[in-house]
Amino acid sequence: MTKQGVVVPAPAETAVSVPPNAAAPLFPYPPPRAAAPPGAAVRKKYLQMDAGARAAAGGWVVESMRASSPTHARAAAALAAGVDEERHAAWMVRPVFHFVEHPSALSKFDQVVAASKGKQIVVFLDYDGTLSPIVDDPDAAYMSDTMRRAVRSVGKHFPTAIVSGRCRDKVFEFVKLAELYYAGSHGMDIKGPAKASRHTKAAKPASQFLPMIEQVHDSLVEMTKAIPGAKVENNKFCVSVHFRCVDEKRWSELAEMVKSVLKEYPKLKLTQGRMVFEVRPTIKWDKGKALEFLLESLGFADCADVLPVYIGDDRTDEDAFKVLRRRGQGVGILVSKHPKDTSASYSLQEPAEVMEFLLRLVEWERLSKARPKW
Ligand SMILES: O=P(O)(O)OC[C@H]1O[C@H](O[C@H]2O[C@H](CO)[C@@H](O)[C@H](O)[C@H]2O)[C@H](O)[C@@H](O)[C@@H]1O
Repeated sequence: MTKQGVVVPAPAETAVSVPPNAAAPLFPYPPPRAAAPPGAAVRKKYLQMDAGARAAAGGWVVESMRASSPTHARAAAALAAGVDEERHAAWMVRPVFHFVEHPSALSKFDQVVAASKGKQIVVFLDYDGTLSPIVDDPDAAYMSDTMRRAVRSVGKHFPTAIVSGRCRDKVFEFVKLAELYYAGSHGMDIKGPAKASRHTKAAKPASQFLPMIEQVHDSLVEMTKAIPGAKVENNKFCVSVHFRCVDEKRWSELAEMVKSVLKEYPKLKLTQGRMVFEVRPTIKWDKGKALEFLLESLGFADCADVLPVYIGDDRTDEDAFKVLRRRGQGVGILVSKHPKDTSASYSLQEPAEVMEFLLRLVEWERLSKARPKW
């Protein structure tokens, strides 16, 4: 694909690989200990703790669990208002500042595309909450056919990547567009458009974590059976523990379960998404690194003639927004109906607005190609 003098490698058979010099510092950890503790031992240890100790140890996490849901964040703010009116007042005006500081990418569409003058737009799309609405059942987070058509059109006009916390295969099953780039497991598994399905070198260094991720997954599946509504999802290089459908009274218990398992795995860390804990390798790799890696793979390393447009709704997308800020290049768009601390520059309220934005982008590109160059 050639555009404005920039050559983008032909999409067919483009398996993206971590360059040799990048592999060493990015995945510096030795393989998992052969004698990793079996899940049963971890479970036993946890069950030996009394209920009070479990709850107390998990308590600190509950506040951040609340904050991962706008509805709960509102409730927390209302609670805070009872003891501190100033804080409540500050919270009430926060939306105004938020939407001034992060205006709608639709109402400022002209400003967004003006930034792309003379540059190649590359589109990065998160999946859950961006292309599909948030639903209770993670296995039922389908994207609509109209959204799929919109993303397909975007992919025809611009190099386009889906960047997700889900495993690559699963997100591909939802999106079903072979012509796009996919970065699964928060970017630890990247693959370009390809006919043949094969693992990439990007997945290979991280593959040393697969056995311990499996163990953690199995332990958590077993332990969380005791908590109604909890759901554990295997995302290949990460494990998601969902608490969207768990009674809030049992959140700290769930948090403590996860932490107790992780104590035995120092090479894994815990992060949080929307009503979900994410267990991930402690490697320096995230959606921001995936964005940079893909830009490099597309031939845009240290290139001023590129405008990455990244759209996402989650805390994990902030890593990508930060990279755009640091590079002083690109457009970060947060999908949210509620004010959030973000490094994005613009906002869209929900997937329906994302679709509208994508269709406008395609239409703008179509018209700009048709427009005579004076
Ligand atoms: O990076 P993403 O594509 O946004 O993936 C992040 C997580 O998304 C999914 O969970 C979220 O969406 C679910 C379905 O709407 C929802 O039930 C859950 O509460 C959200 O956190 C996915 O299931 C996770 O594995 C991803 O890590």
